[in-house]
Amino acid sequence: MDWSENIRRSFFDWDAMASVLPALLAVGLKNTLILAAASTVLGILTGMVLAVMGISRSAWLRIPARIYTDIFRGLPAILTILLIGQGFARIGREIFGPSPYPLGIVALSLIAGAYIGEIFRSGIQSVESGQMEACRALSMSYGQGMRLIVIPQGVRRVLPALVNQFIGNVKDSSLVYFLGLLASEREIFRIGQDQAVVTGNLSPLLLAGVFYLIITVPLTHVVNHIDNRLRLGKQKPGGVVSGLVEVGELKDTTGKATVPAIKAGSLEVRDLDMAYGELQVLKQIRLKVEPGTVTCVIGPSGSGKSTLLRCLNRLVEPKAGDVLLDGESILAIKPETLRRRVGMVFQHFNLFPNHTAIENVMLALTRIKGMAGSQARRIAEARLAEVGLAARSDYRPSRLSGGQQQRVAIARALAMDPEVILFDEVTSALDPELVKGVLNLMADLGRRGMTMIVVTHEMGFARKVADQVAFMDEGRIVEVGPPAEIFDRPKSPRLKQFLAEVL
Ligand SMILES: Nc1ncnc2c1ncn2[C@@H]1O[C@H](COP(=O)(O)OP(=O)(O)OP(=O)(O)O)[C@@H](O)[C@H]1O
Repeated sequence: MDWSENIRRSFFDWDAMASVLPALLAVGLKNTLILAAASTVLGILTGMVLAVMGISRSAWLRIPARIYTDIFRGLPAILTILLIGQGFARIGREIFGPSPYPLGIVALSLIAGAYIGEIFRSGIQSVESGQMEACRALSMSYGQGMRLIVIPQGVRRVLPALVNQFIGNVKDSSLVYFLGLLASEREIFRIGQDQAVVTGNLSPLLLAGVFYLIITVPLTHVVNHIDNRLRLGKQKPGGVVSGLVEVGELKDTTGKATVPAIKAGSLEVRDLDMAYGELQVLKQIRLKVEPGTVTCVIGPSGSGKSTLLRCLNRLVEPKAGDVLLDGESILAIKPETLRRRVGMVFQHFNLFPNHTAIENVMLALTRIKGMAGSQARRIAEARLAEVGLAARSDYRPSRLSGGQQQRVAIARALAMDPEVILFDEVTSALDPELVKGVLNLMADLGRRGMTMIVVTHEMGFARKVADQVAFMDEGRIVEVGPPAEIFDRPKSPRLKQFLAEVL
């Protein structure tokens, strides 16, 4: 017999394949899918708990999660399966009856949980810290921010890795046969292997291999497709607009939209101190902000401007001193309540990428303020119209320019109906031609009587729009006054030097 005939007999014996096909379909495929699906579902539940423990601030939760992961990820799968399946055979029999099948699922789940926990943990930790900051600025608690934004984003990012894990479980389910499954519980591998052992004919085993590929290969492609779809959202025709058109988007709204009324609050910062550990960042800050005025905060990098803003809505806690919002100490207000009254817009927009523009604006209204969907939608539509983006309300952030994203972020802050809005270098990350649209919008808000505190490097904006300008250096407000005084008649040598550098 020549070698090609030999190969045909060993691998491509169609009769041998046909004889195992019914069992492969009716018994093997079913059991493999049950083993893989059950262990993936249980592994996901275990993994979710492990991930939350793993990112916890408490070592009492982190350390056990670490130990579990190290053990079940470090041991060979077959060892875990045998230790669990045989070591707990008696308890297993008492709970589940004579079949080792459930213990096989338990063992596979323990292993999968360790991997899935790591997948979830890395997914959740890969979500930018700005996302949680934006959640908190929209008056969500840490738990709400995690539940509504950070965890769903993290999980969505790891969807392909989870499918890989399911594929791993499909393959690892073949190891459960070591526990001596009953005939009705045999999985694909065992059925293919039975004959091979007896006759030396590998054809049924090859067919079993084909079954594994039929399960796993299409799955990978389907998931990649779903993943792309989730990431980009449903594509609608129409691309990103040129930055030069954007200023026009704003002009179009003038006089058209019914512009919501503005509540203007006052702020008074009294001898505020703040430190990061040993580093004293704010020293004896005093500042009065009248209702309906624009205060620009300027100063060199690292002078504490952002930290001052973050103290005003308690994203960081002051060490000493106080801030009065309409005469009331912000330290006496629950941070979540305070942040409904003091909105914030960030340098890097921090829009929620898995939500459209309108969903970004609506989210805190429905989830935090408890508004009905229809009412929240009306408010969000009005706010998006106000920032010139009514036509783009169904776009995801990835399909908007930086300037448009920043205007959505402003609409999102405005929708909460704040008394004061804090702007933290909101044009610093924008291309030059997009800056103007955002600054025009802010100037318009100022004119309409919004109380605004604006940290900015845009000296032209500060000069034109601000009612007062505060110059900070090394954690102190060195000079404060109307723009004409600050820019044309600076008193302190440090302000003179700063202006010489930036103007
Ligand atoms: N989370 C933090 N932990 C420790 N130190 C920090 C933290 N954030 C800021 N700092 C430090 O506090 C000081 C003030 O930072 P802050 O960001 O408030 O300055 P800034 O004037 O806004 O600067 P920039 O214009 O560069 O944003 C800097 O020395 C900075 O390194």
